[in-house]
Amino acid sequence: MLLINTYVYVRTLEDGEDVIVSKNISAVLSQHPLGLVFDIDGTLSPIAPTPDKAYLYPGAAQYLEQASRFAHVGIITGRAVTDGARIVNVEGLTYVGTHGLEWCQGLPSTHDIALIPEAVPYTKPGQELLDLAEKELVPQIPGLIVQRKSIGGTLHYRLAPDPEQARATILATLKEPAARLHMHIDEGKRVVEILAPLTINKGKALRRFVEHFALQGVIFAGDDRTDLHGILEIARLRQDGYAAHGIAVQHPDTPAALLEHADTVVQGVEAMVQLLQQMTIDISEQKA
Ligand SMILES: O=P(O)(O)OC[C@H]1O[C@H](O[C@H]2O[C@H](CO)[C@@H](O)[C@H](O)[C@H]2O)[C@H](O)[C@@H](O)[C@@H]1O
Repeated sequence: MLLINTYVYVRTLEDGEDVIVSKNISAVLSQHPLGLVFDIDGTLSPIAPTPDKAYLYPGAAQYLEQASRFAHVGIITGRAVTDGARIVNVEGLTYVGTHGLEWCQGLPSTHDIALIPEAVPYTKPGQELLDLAEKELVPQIPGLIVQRKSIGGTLHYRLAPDPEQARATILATLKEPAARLHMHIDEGKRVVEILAPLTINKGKALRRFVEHFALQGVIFAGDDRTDLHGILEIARLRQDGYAAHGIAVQHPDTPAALLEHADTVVQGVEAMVQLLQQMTIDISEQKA
């Protein structure tokens, strides 16, 4: 995919055909109040071999800070809110963690974290499943990383010698106990997610963010399966009269549905950060 012009991209469809995507982000950027909402991993941070090795792409923190002077900037991540905020580490943003379950109106070091009350009953069942994963799966799968969150957690099998076999073993081992404990199992990039069985997701979190700040315009960017909820919510917000624009960050493993429903597709984290820089320049010029 080539950047032809500011905000005009070539989208490569599944059949290999290139189409020009030129929906106008500028029209959204001119709205007030405006929101800019980003996923972290694969969007502002290159996918790393382990969760702890992930870092924000150079320049991204500076652009987020600059953008936050003119817009409400949100981070909506599948990571725990403290973990997501550790990576981004910009004061003045809204941090939403664990796929929408945890909220913090600033860095958790200086602001309280609010856990969605409906999620609380799933704290213990989530811990039980993760205990089981540590006991039964860690000894079987070399390289498996168990990442605990306030509710549920994530099993990372990227470093397993046979990732597909590891995935199958994890899913088979967790199926029955997850059903018994009423927990939901989902998947992401080389991860199995242990989630509360709630309808809260990145789309619901995005809608809540829009309503909380009474936004007129909003842009959401993401790259993974869970970000599809955010991209689809963008379309619903548009139907409801908001100016809204969804950006998919394309990698070889980005889900096809995300590319299909996004308004703009950018090639990788570097292109996303370039677009963030351009958006930051636009809003600072418009709103200064
Ligand atoms: O939906 P997301 O907000 O993207 O959260 C999904 C998971 O993202 C992170 O894992 C991913 O990034 C890691 C670091 O680059 C990579 O090692 C892993 O393979 C990816 O799946 C995060 O660590 C998880 O907690 C999130 O659940």
